[in-house]
Amino acid sequence: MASIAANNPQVLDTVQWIRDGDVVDEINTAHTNLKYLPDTALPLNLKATTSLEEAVRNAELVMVAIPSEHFRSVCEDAAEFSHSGQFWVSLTKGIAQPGFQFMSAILASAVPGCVTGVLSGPNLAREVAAQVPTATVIASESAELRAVTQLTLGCDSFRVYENSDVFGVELAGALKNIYAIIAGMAAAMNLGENSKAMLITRSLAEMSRFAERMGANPMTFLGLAGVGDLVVTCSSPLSRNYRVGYSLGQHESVESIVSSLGQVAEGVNTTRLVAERARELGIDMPLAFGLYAILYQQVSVDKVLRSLMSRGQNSDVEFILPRSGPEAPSSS
Ligand SMILES: NC(=O)C1=CN([C@@H]2O[C@H](COP(=O)(O)OP(=O)(O)OC[C@H]3O[C@@H](n4cnc5c(N)ncnc54)[C@H](O)[C@@H]3O)[C@@H](O)[C@H]2O)C=CC1
Ligand SMILES: O=C(CO)COP(=O)(O)O
Repeated sequence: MASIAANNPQVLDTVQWIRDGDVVDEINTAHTNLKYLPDTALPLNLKATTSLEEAVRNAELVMVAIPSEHFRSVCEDAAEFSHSGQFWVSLTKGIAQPGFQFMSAILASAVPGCVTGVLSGPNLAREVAAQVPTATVIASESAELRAVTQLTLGCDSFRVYENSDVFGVELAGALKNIYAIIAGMAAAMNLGENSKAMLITRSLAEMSRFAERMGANPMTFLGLAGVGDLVVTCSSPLSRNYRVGYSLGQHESVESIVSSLGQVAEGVNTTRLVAERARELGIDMPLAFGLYAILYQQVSVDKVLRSLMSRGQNSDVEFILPRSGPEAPSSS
């Protein structure tokens, strides 16, 4: 996203904060970030810094892409350099603990006086930086924040659509990681094209069911942040969550997969938080419960698949034909 903004002649300065001084030097001198974007030359005017003050103090728009686990602490450190009315947008697709915290809520409490938004959509970082034609969604209650984000990022290779359902957009970005892991697993098991289509579509049904019960607008899930991001992360090995699923499908342990990935796959933690919350609220989420059993209860992938396929059959689109009660297994 920083490279997209830096390429925009209407943006005065783009400053990217990074903890690691070596990466900062690499971006400022060689104009590359070989670990993350090995195939991309970064814009010459993209400036990196280890100083939060330099990145935040004079910014009109601050975009935060920190893994959910560390999101609050970085925002709290940065808050002393913010000013009232400054636009802060989360790019993070996860849920933080303790409790069940969303990034927009963390921004609002960690950075007092800021105006918040969420950017989410089918945006694999390598393709965004390579300027592959891409679209995203900016969600905010502030029309001004939405317009500033569209002006900052909109260009020949990148389109920014808007939505006012902040909660729906950020929930979609977090939830799809669960289903990307499942899709990766299905790919490793060579389940076939029909299974892929069933999986993606039933994932969407499950995500929207959860979202509606949590107070988001299920129609948001028909847009880029919902269907769009679900399709891309359920189909591409460029997604870390998909790769985690693929390795699980090859019977690797979660611990070794996560340690060898070297990057964040938010879906592992999100599965636990969402499955626990869904059970508390009595929301039926068979796919998420199945993945939870594989990740956290040592249940085999084959057993979960058998139980999913033997459940009672129910409504296709539950917003048209209401579901007929709980989907109990039709056979043991
Ligand atoms: N990579 C992608 O294609 C996309 C990622 N996202 C989201 O962006 C968020 C971040 O993901 P990535 O950057 O891809 O993850 P990553 O795992 O590739 O990188 C995270 C970066 O954050 C840094 N970091 C970790 N803890 C930190 C801390 N306490 N303080 C400062 N920096 C810290 C790491 O050093 C690393 O550079 C995730 O929530 C992800 O879902 C969203 C869309 C696309
Ligand atoms: O969210 C993403 C693309 O939209 C990136 O997904 P991963 O975090 O699984 O790599």
